This record gives sequence, structure tokens and C-alpha cells, in this order.
Amino acid sequence: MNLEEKKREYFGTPLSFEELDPNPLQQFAKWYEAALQAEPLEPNAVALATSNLRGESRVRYVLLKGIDERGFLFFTNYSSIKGKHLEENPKASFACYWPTLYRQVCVSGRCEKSSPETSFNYFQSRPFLSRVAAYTSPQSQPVPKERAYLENLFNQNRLRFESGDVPMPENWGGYWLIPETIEFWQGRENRFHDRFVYFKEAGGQWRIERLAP
Ligand SMILES: Cc1cc2nc3c(=O)[nH]c(=O)nc-3n(C[C@H](O)[C@H](O)[C@H](O)COP(=O)(O)O)c2cc1C
Repeated sequence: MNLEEKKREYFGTPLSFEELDPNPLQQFAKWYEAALQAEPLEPNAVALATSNLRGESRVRYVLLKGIDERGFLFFTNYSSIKGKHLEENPKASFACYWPTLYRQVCVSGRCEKSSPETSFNYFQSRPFLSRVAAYTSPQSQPVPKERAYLENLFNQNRLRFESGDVPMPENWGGYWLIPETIEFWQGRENRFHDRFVYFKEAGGQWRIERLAP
């Protein structure tokens, strides 16, 4: 299979230092609004990288469910592989790619668990069967090969909680990724892209640099 033939020119609108918001979270919000209009499917999907203290790393997609001045919020199972990594090493990164706009954003920082209230409120907002699934699934643990094992557990829990609330599992909840660097990448013609990275300074203010493409 020849992957070299897969080529696409990037015709993004230029990104200049002058138009950047001094606050990268505001800049992200601006780009995210544009992505919501332009990208038909899951513009909030980000590839999240974590690693343990042995330096073993893993990347997988999660969905961003909140952005504010603190950073970026996602939800997961705290006993999953990513949960175990973050327990040992809270440093994490994510990248998102909005192909219609020729844009990538790369964020690095550290993760902190969200408050139980934040996790609970989001858990409650999920459809009943998604809550049953979160309650049922020991995410990232090996289970018997036959899917019937999981289906049976799911059905048992669906019947069990049919007439009431699904309890939020203790090992389920959110993480805030608190950014230390955020890079905005705008694809341009001839692979001669625009890249600006924000660094969080000790005093809390952001410093911006242009990087070569
Ligand atoms: C588009 C997409 C969105 C996903 N969103 C989430 C999410 O928000 N939370 C989550 O725990 N897993 C999500 N997953 C599943 C994860 O990619 C992953 O399989 C799971 O979290 C277990 O990862 P781990 O074993 O590395 O911890 C998503 C997968 C895809 C493809």
C-alpha cells in the first residue's frame, strides 16, 4: 500500500501574531466556535497522551466537555489505563485536528480531578443507558472474550436501576487538564504553516512565540 500518494494542500487563512488573543483559552474558544460550524463530526474529540513513571506512554481519544479559565475538562474512568497513568504522573497532552479549517491545537499541562459535584452533574446529564454502561464497564480491564459477559452485566444493571437513579461509580469522574503550553497551528500552502505557542510564565501571564513550521 502506497501511503505517499495521500497528499493534500493546506489553504488555511493566515494566522498572525497581531490577531491572537492574549489569552490562549480565549483563542481556543474562538477556534472552537469556528470548528463547530465547519466540522460536522465531534470537533471536541482530542487525542490525549499520558505516560507512567516508567516512561511508557499511550494516546487515545476523549471528548472535551468543558473549557474555562482553568483549562479543559473531560470525563473517564479513574481506574482505566489513563487514570492509572495520571495517578502516577499528572502530566498530559492532547492534540485536536480540524481538517476542514486546516487547524491543529496542541495542549500540554497537568491533570487534576474535577470536583465530585462537577463529575456528578455531568454523570446525571448522560442518558440512562450511558450511565448504566459507565456503571457496568470496568474500563480497560481484561474481561472474558465473549461479549455476552458484558451484555449480561449491562442488562442486569439496566433492570436493577430501571426504577431509580444509576449511582455514579466512585472511580468515575472528570479531569481538568490545566495548560502550561498551547500551540495553534494553521496549515498553509506548500507546508509553510503558521505556528504560535503560548507558554505560561511563573507569574501566571502568557508569553507567545512563533515557531518555524
Ligand atoms: C471519538 C472518541 C471519543 C471518546 N471519548 C471518550 C471519553 O470522553 N472518555 C473516555 O473515557 N473514553 C473515551 N473514548 C474511548 C477512549 O479512546 C479509550 O478507549 C478509553 O478511554 C480507554 O482508554 P485507556 O485504556 O487508555 O484508559 C473515546 C473514543 C473515541 C474514538
